[in-house]
Amino acid sequence: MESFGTRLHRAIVERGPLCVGIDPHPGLLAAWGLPNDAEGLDRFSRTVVEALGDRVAVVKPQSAFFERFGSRGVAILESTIRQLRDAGSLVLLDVKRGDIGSTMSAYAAAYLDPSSPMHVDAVTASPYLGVGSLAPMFELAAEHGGGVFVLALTSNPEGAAVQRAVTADGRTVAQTVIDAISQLNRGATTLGSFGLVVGATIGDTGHDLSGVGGPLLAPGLGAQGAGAADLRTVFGSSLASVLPSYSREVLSAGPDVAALRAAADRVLVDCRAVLPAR
Ligand SMILES: O=c1ccn([C@@H]2O[C@H](COP(=O)(O)O)[C@@H](O)[C@H]2O)c(=O)[nH]1
Repeated sequence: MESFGTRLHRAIVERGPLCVGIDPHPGLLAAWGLPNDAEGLDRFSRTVVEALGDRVAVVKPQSAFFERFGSRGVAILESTIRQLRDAGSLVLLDVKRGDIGSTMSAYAAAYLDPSSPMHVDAVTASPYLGVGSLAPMFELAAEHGGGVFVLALTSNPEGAAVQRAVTADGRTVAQTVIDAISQLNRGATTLGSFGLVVGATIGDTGHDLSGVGGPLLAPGLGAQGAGAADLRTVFGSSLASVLPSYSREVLSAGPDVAALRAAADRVLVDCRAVLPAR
């Protein structure tokens, strides 16, 4: 079985370094002429799959926008995941799960066990109950070729107070997360399966990302104000591991399928201009 890191590396080589989010904000549903209900959500998601599922390396549904419609929204999320996988893109479910280890086992089974209806290629996870509490998720990911992206330095301004706080050993909280994920990726040949989330908005924070060995998901581009050129400042010598992520910047071009494709192509060109070829 191939690891997530290997599959991600191949997807990036074949399709380019880009992740596009499916974030059906109420304002976007309205702008697309869709109702703010489960039917609007379904049509929005199907349109994104049709436009991007066969061309973007990674698609990242934001679970919150599906969960807000209850069981119908979750059923649409399951269907969207299946459609994306059939279309050939890797699916990164943005759920930011984090809990005590025994509960993490259940979250891992929900998203990373191939027999689950919600099975995806990778998930986002929050380390603020301790990176060690995420171990059941790391273990199931490794067993089934899945991936986990752990929050390290998030794109929102409020994150800094916690993430850049200095721990007893002198490292920041974020650096302890970075170091733990680097350890998990030891020995990976192409790209490790354990990634970090590092916002493109944060500027040069002085954190050392050079030994991570896994993908660095960079949200915050477009609607949150960062541009592709900011990736240089944030990631420095680690640019080759960056997976830029855009949601509203691309989605606001819809509902026209050709316009969505053109928007994704445009941001990919911007990113390729900054990132080393892979
Ligand atoms: O630090 C983080 C972690 C996750 N996100 C998520 O990414 C998208 C960003 O959407 P845009 O429309 O491109 O701003 C969204 O789902 C966030 O929950 C993040 O922004 N920052």
